[in-house]
Amino acid sequence: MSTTDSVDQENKKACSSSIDVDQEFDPAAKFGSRLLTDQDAVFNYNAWDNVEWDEEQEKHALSQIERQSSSPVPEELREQYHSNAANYWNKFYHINENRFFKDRNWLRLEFPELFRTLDPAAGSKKIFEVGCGAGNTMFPLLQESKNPELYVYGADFSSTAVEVVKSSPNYDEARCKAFVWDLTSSSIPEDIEPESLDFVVLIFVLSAIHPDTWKQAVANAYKMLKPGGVVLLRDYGRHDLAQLRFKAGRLLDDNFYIRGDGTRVYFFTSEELESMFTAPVEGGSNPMFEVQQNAVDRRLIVNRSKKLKMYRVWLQCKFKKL
Ligand SMILES: C[S@@+](CC[C@H](N)C(=O)[O-])C[C@H]1O[C@@H](n2cnc3c(N)ncnc32)[C@H](O)[C@@H]1O
Repeated sequence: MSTTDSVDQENKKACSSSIDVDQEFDPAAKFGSRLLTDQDAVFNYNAWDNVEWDEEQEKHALSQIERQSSSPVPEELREQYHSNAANYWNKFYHINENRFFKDRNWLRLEFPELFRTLDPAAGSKKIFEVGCGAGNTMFPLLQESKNPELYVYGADFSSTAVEVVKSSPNYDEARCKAFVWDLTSSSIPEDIEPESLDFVVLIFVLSAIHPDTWKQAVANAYKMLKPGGVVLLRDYGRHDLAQLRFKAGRLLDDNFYIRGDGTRVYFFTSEELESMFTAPVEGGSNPMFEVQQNAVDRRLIVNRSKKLKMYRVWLQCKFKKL
């Protein structure tokens, strides 16, 4: 299948299901490689990088947000989405099993530091994929690793997701371990020593937790990483297509929504992420992390046959523990 065909297929999915658009789009090209300079050429390719939003798109975004805020999730229904969050994800994985496991080309392009740990000469490296779902980061790393001293942990608060990971033919406890753990809990997992990890990977995970628990999640990552260890994060950006197309009765709180399947999703700004990770160490005044990268990936995905334009906004950050 050519790249063009595969992107067209992604576009079709993007139009038909919110889960697909959220989790399946896997751009083949590295961000920043194709810039739209001639508006008349917009339908000549399937995807454009670093797209400036025009006034019309800005207005559209604001009007969608206003529309959503006039019909939020009724107050009395909100709490059960929070208290049953893991169950909704369990249902998601029951229905989808490992259908969402995909080779993610962008992982290698955007996070080359992860792939450098696979070198046989890299020495002892420990990576923890939190909110690992079907193991979309764990397995590509394990499959390619030539490093006998690489160990990959994966955790998810959905026990079904963990079962999906453990039932993979590529799951081997000599090289990896998956377990149930809630990123927002008050203690780090018993399998992980404090200050033992080289990388914590958070891909579309922070967006799934309640904003009240962000602080605890970051503190947990901080506690588990070695000094110099890095959080690698990719997540939804403010006013992404997936946010703007939420219908009435989906808004839980500002920029925080409930999908049709009961799973929650927040849409961040770069500033929010940066202030979470550069907050002071508990009881001290030094920041927990330094920013290595804090990028906005704005892409225009085009459905050429339907002449549809889809504005995606993802954030990508690398925070290094000081
Ligand atoms: C959008 S999915 C992303 C899955 C995976 N990281 C990927 O990129 O395919 C969000 C994942 O986070 C998990 N999750 C949500 N809240 C969590 C929490 N508090 N602790 C651990 N995992 C959580 C969900 O069960 C789900 O697997």
